[in-house]
Amino acid sequence: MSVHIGAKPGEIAERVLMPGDPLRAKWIAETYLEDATCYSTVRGMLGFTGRWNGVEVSVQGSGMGMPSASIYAHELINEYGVRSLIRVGSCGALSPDLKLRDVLAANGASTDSNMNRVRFDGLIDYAPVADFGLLRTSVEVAERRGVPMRVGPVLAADAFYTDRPDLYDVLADYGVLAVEMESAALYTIAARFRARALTVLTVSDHIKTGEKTSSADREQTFSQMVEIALDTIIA
Ligand SMILES: O=P(O)(O)O[C@H]1O[C@H](CO)[C@@H](O)[C@H]1O
Ligand SMILES: O=c1cc[nH]c(=O)[nH]1
Repeated sequence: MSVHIGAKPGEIAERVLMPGDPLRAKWIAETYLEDATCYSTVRGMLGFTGRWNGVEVSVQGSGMGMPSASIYAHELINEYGVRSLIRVGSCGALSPDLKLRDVLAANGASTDSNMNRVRFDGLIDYAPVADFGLLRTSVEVAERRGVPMRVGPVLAADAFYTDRPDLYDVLADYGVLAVEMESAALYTIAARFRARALTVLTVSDHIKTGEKTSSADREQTFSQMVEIALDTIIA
């Protein structure tokens, strides 16, 4: 057991999908994985291991925001030997040409978080990026599945409710597609410990138009994103 994950050694696969929502993890395990078993209920942050097309895959909830996701990424990699992590999350669209339920892969993540400023002593604006191999595979998988997945940068924000929507407009001008809350930390920690990481997202709401999906939709209906992530992680 690690401090935040209740699995015994060997109970977590080398390949892990990481939704923020632990109940999305449960839905993924029950819907997609063969012989799925729950290995952790610590803090209600559920984790499961099963098989996808015969290959062992785990699904681990990571919570909301970079401090929480960092804990799970760190322990998965360093205490359980995880080598590949794909975040499967929801996001708010910044780009006007994205619509609800569109799927995108984050090739890089800008952030307003202070975590990397502390890490690099405020001297370097580190650029957290996706693993190129996973990103390339996800694009091939999406094409094979006929899903028009966008690839581009996201903002990993500390706050869900922002006081500075004007900054979202500036970021959209610079080609940032969407806002979520974990990818910069995930990409940074994976790079630090030589693991592979990618984020695949589904647009759950549109920041400009105010359209949104329900929390039940966010928990149990973002199937295209999950299927792309599962095919990618076993490739
Ligand atoms: O749907 P998940 O994976 O939790 O991702 C997004 O949803 C949460 C906010 O509602 C944040 O964690 C954000 O990154
Ligand atoms: O972090 C997130 C996730 C979904 N929608 C948002 O606006 N922000």
